[in-house]
Amino acid sequence: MARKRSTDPARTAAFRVLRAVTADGAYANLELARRRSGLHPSDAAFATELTAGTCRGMGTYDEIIEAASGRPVRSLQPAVLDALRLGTHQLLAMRVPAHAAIAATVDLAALQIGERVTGVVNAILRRVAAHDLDEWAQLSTGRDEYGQLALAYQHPRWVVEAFADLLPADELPALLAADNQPPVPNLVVRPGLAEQAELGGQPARFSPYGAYAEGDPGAVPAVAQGRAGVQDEGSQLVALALARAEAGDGPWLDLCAGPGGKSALLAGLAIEQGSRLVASEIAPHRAELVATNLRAYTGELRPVTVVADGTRPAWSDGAFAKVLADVPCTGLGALRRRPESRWRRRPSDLPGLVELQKALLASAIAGAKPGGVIAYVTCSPHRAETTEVVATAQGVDVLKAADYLPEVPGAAVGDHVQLWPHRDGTDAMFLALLRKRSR
Ligand SMILES: C[S@@+](CC[C@H](N)C(=O)[O-])C[C@H]1O[C@@H](n2cnc3c(N)ncnc32)[C@H](O)[C@@H]1O
Repeated sequence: MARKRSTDPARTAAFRVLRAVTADGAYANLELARRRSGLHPSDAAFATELTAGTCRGMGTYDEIIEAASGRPVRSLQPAVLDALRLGTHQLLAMRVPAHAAIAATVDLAALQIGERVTGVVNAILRRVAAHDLDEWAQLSTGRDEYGQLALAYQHPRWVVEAFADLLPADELPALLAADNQPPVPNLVVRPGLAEQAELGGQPARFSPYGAYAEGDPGAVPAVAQGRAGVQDEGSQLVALALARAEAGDGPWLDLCAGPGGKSALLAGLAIEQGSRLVASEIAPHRAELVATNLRAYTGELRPVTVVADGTRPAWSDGAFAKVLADVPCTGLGALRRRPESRWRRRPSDLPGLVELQKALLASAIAGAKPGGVIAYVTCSPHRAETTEVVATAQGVDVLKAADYLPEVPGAAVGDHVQLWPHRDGTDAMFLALLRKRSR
């Protein structure tokens, strides 16, 4: 008699999250947070590891599934492919015995998709289970060094190539490994409204405003009251560098403010220097998040939030002493944060982003007063989005950005700053500081 199929809450949750990610473009972290709330803690932990790991490894697992099945993954029903990805992650990257990984995935497929798909799921997973991840990497023929690194560290090859263009070869594996480690949550105070000691946890390595804190940030009173927030230390450092650059009197502008992490730090630093921050964002729903992040500031110099297209500004040229242009980018510097993001981006995204980045930088420069300082920031280290965009800037002198972050050793790349997860424990933030010429 056939064995009775059994449901498994953790794997079912992981399957539904993955379906939402691959079919509807959902963010895995948000979707998972929604679905894990009803689970027993041990199921929630398993579902988290399974979902995040599968999302991170998705593209690599697809190659292995193709090699194991001898057919292109696009020929598989999308729901079947998601089940196979979950099974492959259990087989190759989790301490789940092979027979359990296969049996549980076959049951999941039967109950979530239909009995008719169990044969193909069972057959393909058995072939995947015949080798471990290292063996699959070696079996893949015709791969050069970057191709092997891509497979071993579960990155798209084009991303490995982009990083290889920026780092010494012997550092590349450490960066790729760091991208696969979820970051320790970082908290940050709103300067003037809370003290670093209120955040609990370990003080941040470099930022005088931050702390590393495990656990629920909402349980920290200063965070719940809007006097502190959650922010990567790299983001804190680039905002701090702009605040430290001397630019005389005048308001400050955050040109691309949503959701308001850097605005929230800059607003307090501006008030300390007798200035007001204007936080501008094109997307109304993101501008609302900015306003929420800034809600605890009161008083005469409290920041203002506006909805505006930064490439067609509503303000006059030369209105601001300091301008932050934290532009939309590929996000290749923050891959450890969003497990699925590395597979969503394509090299073909670059030209459109780069055009927008150049336009926003030009607008940031126009908005600065003569002698004012512009910070151009990306959470991507990709050369096309960083140094190559800055090279197009007109009417500015380039400042030595690392001089404004003396606490971070080795951050300078030429005149600019590049932070790295494996070196600095931060996202791979890029910073250029520019001073607008008087004429
Ligand atoms: C990298 S994010 C900014 C992150 C933000 N500075 C923070 O620290 O929380 C880029 C932002 O630019 C916004 N954006 C995109 N195009 C824009 C434009 N033309 N003008 C202004 N903002 C724009 C996006 O909606 C997004 O919120």
